[in-house]
Amino acid sequence: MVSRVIPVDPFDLVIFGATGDLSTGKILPGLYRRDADGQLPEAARIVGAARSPMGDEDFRTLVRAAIHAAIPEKKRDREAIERFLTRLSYVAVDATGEDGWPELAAKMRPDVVQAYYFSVGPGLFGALAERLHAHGMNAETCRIVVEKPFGHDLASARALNATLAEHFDEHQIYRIDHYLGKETVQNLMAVRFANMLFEPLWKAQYVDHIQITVAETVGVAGRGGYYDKSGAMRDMVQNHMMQLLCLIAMEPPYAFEPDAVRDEKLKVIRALDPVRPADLVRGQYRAGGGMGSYHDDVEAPDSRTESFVALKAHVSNWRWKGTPFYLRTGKRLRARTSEIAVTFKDPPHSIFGDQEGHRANLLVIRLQPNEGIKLKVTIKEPGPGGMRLIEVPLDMSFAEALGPGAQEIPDAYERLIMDVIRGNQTLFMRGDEVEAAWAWTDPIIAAWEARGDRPQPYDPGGSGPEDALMLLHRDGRRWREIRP
Ligand SMILES: NC(=O)C1=CN([C@@H]2O[C@H](COP(=O)(O)OP(=O)(O)OC[C@H]3O[C@@H](n4cnc5c(N)ncnc54)[C@H](OP(=O)(O)O)[C@@H]3O)[C@@H](O)[C@H]2O)C=CC1
Ligand SMILES: O=C1O[C@H](COP(=O)(O)O)[C@@H](O)[C@H](O)[C@H]1O
Repeated sequence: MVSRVIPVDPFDLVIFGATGDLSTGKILPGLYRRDADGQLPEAARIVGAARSPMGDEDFRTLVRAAIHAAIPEKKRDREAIERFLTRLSYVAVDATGEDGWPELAAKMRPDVVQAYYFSVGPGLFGALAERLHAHGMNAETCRIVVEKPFGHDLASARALNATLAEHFDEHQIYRIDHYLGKETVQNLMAVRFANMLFEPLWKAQYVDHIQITVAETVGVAGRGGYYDKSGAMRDMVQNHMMQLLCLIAMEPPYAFEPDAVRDEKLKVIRALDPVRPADLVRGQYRAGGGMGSYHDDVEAPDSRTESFVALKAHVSNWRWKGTPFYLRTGKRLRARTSEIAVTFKDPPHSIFGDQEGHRANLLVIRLQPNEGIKLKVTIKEPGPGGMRLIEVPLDMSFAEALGPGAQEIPDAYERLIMDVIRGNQTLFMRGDEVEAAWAWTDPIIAAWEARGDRPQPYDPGGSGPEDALMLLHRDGRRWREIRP
């Protein structure tokens, strides 16, 4: 099965922070892949912008090297790379000064989509919006793409929303959460709302509990400066994990349209109960396996920032009252794996007696790696041994299901940038959503700060601190194993 690539409209895309890590590691290689796939029209242009002085050719050399670093040789096409590079130019611009702005403004073509990607530190988001406005680059049809973190707490997120709103309308603001661009995350909506099978059972009456796990093997070395001021709660839970929870818990939107989807997500966030201190575990990785500890990585021996969080959340509405949502995320864990597991309740009565092989149905939506969906069902063990029950998986790996002719799953950034050009905000966060997420997160953080809590140390290569296991044990449940 080969899926179609629909070219987007002609565009001018300016990447502020074009020489930085995100731009060279994800954005530009992603745009190259879209181009190589035939999704960029002839008249698509990309302008790199940062303070460092360099000419167009220097920038192309930098981007060629970035594509080589990001994409394995057998997947690179020399001709396609050179064609892609002809789309690029560079302007030296200072977000906080006047240098370069008139030159940049002069480059923008009024008759194509104009998009500005803020791939710079969050302290510059407001300044960029202001400069774009001042130089007439905020026409109705312009779009700005704002990276994370969107604020550090509710107050700063509100202030940033207010600054952006002075210069751009909400329909022009694309707040990125790259988890929403992941193929399987979008599939979550397809599974829920394009099938009749699951939705009738998707409620507290039939669902025992839901686990959302985003486990990473990497530590924070190299990003310690940012991470130590943030921690897992701000870095992962407030955005990616809450977005996953929203997609799992929300009511069916009336259409797959930006405000229809975002209204439903917002309702979920607003229905979240405050988290009790007893329902929250914070951890910090120790040294081990030849690697340094969290303290070594951030070069702050007394840091109390968490590299792991596990918590129990409750969505207080008709659909979910009584069903716990267990969330956990952490660095330096056993494997890089992200999944959502929905455990259904036992049938009300077993006509087969109390058999060992009989387990509750389980739906596992695997976000990465090995994207796919697995449904565990109970059947009769084949053979003459009488009515003995066993649990078997109905397993659908996307790679296998779509077959060898299928396209590779695009990186989240590729999908999201194409949506910006198409003018589709469905997979971007609205300002009120981000604020509601901070409004839920802030008191949790404030409570542990007030208590002066230290995170619990955990060994690298495991599944986090002991208390995270207890969070489920005391409810008579178990986390799923973190497996590659
Ligand atoms: N790296 C990643 O994987 C991820 C990054 N992000 C977010 O993306 C954004 C960028 O991160 P990252 O690429 O890692 O950061 P880097 O520090 O690697 O890059 C910053 C970029 O901004 C430019 N820059 C800095 N100051 C100015 C200025 N005053 N005016 C114009 N350009 C400036 C720099 O170039 P120069 O010095 O030449 O001006 C450079 O191109 C951040 O908000 C980050 O939180 C989000 C998720 C993942
Ligand atoms: O936003 C972030 O996400 C990454 C994890 O993203 P993934 O696509 O690799 O799952 C995380 O490592 C980083 O700390 C965080 O800022």
